[in-house]
Amino acid sequence: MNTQTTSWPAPAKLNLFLYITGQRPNGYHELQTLFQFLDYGDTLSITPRKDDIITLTPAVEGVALEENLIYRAADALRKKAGITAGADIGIQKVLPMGGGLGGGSSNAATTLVALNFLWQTGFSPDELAELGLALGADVPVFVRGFSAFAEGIGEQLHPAEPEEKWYLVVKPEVSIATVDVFTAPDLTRNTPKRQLNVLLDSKYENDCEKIVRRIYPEVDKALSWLLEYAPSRLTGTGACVFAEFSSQQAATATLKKLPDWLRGFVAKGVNQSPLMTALRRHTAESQSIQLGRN
Ligand SMILES: C[C@@](CO)(OP(=O)(O)O)[C@H](O)COP(=O)(O)OP(=O)(O)OC[C@H]1O[C@@H](n2ccc(N)nc2=O)[C@H](O)[C@@H]1O
Ligand SMILES: Nc1ncnc2c1ncn2[C@@H]1O[C@H](COP(=O)(O)OP(=O)(O)O)[C@@H](O)[C@H]1O
Repeated sequence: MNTQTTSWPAPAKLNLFLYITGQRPNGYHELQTLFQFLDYGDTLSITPRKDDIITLTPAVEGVALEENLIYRAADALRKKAGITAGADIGIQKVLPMGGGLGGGSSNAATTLVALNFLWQTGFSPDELAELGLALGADVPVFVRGFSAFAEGIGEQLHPAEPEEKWYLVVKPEVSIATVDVFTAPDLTRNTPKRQLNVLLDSKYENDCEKIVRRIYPEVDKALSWLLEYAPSRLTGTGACVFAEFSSQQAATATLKKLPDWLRGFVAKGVNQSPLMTALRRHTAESQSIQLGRN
């Protein structure tokens, strides 16, 4: 096992649209959503260990090590492979928690993809996505690494190529737990299911937005501000909202106008996850090292 330290991106996602079309007997909601990645996110640096210790530095505030999706992903992977392996994992966290940007799910997916490579456990993307789904509904899309139209509870993925726009993402000063939105009694749960081509040609909306705006005035205020400048909506179950622009310049100009009470960043929507680019680079590097040895 190579015990060098390597760096792996864990990008954010946006739900460009999100419709709730029903609810399963187990309480989970049936969705139709369009995922796109951002060229912006957390970074993991991973040093494999030959013993069975997994460390995470710095600790993610408010989340115990064993509860952290990074630890849980690593542990699930080594258990599935039936191996003794560990890792020292460093995290540079920029994505807000409870932001609807999928930070925790993306951290889990990056851990699965990176350790599958570093520990040489040899699982296919299908197997990693299945393992990931047990950690969270959004983990599979991050594991597969391409923009996708998702159905089911978010695990039935169909590749999609939405336009790669520039986004101004704003984080209201509130953290929203996904479960709180999905348990709201008056959440819209009966949007009729539509074909992807119909959805792509319709106005993009998010069925969670109405109740999130009502329950969290911070989100309502942020969205009202953004809507003065560009088409804007909620991502996932919030709390982040995003405005779309056709150029970086236009997005940055609006970022500069943000009032004191709002924080945000500009990022590009990308249809291929930066994680896949990193995996290809690490694979090519390790092959060239092996060739050099032979
Ligand atoms: C709805 C989305 C859209 O991206 O919201 P965000 O979390 O990104 O805001 C996600 O699919 C969320 O995925 P994720 O955050 O991984 O959710 P999970 O941990 O699997 O589920 C948290 C809780 O939300 C509810 N839940 C989640 C997904 C779903 N399709 N229906 C649900 O009812 C369940 O009560 C579950 O216990
Ligand atoms: N590595 C992690 N990063 C972020 N959140 C994590 C992590 N591990 C576990 N969590 C838990 O998952 C929850 C959802 O986090 P996150 O995925 O960032 O938000 P969202 O699903 O709204 O995008 C957090 O509130 C936290 O309790």
